[in-house]
Amino acid sequence: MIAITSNTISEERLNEIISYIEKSGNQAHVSKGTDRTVIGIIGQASPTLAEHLRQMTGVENVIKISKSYKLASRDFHPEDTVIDIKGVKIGGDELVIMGGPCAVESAEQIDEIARLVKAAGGQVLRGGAFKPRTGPYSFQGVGVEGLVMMKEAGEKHGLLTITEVMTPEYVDVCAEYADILQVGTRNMQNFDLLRKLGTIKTPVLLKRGFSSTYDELLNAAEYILAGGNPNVMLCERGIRTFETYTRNTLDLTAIPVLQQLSHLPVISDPSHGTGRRELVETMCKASVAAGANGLIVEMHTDPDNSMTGDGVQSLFPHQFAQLLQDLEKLAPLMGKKFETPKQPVESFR
Ligand SMILES: O=C[C@H](O)[C@H](O)COP(=O)(O)O
Ligand SMILES: C=C(OP(=O)(O)O)C(=O)O
Repeated sequence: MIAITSNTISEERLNEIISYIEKSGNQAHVSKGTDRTVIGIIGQASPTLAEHLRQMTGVENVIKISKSYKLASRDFHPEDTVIDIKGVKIGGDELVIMGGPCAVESAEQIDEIARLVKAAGGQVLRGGAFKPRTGPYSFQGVGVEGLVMMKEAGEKHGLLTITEVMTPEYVDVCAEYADILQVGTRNMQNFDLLRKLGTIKTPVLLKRGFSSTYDELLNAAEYILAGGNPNVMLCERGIRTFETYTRNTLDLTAIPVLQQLSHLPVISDPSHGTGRRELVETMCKASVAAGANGLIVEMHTDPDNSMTGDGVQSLFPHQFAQLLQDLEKLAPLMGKKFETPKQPVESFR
């Protein structure tokens, strides 16, 4: 259920309404928009509570939200959520590019890739220190050391950093080193992890489970939001279908659908979505054309020797640079701002 008040309501009155809701045994989540303030009421809201609220001075309307997720829904927050991380705004009119290797392999590797991401025009450095691998004998990531290497590289080159966190126990340490925490496809419904991420304020990129519906993804986001962390972005990274030519099937429709159902920023991951380098560029452009707020793209200086199997879906640096220069032309058509330093693509070879 949501209660809508006008924005001219006094803070005192708003607090009275909130405490009334809390006294009824429910939680109140406040979202202030330009014209109105919406109070999300989470709990077993009774019809009597709705009736009482409707009568309270300052309350303009009370609406029951029939969806199982509330705080993630557009009904609760009609305006787009914009997450501002050190001046990089995700979810607004900026196109945000996150680039980097699948895994942090060494300090030299991540430093060089960070330099290239920045030179190409990217704003965020991606790289896994903890890798969720299908097989237990595959390379599992360098661990905490990787977080340190990534933070140093990000700071040196003026990039934000994003890294995957796989267990609740590692949330605090990952949040200490990275600007954005990534929940991988395999962990989208790791509810203990989601609950823990709700207790911090570090932005979270929540990847869609490879067999999950939009509804399940939005409910997973709801766990983080309900815990008190409003900084959630959704990521379409491909789903499992009958098609085996591509590693996954990048569901482009997810982008506009999620943006209709939710106010949260939507990021696309064509690297995992296709699993094939030669398709990444096209699907990045298609994602931007579909309205994505940003992209997360794998790029490696030596993909043939990448320590995970993701070399085949990683762009070479010059391909990454070319892609970003092309996106610079495409972004304005989609009402997005994006600029690169326009360095000659040849200098990335
Ligand atoms: O390590 C993560 C990689 O991106 C990849 O998705 C892992 O999958 P795999 O272990 O099946 O190679
Ligand atoms: C493992 C990753 O992605 P996903 O969870 O989408 O497979 C990743 O981005 O490193």
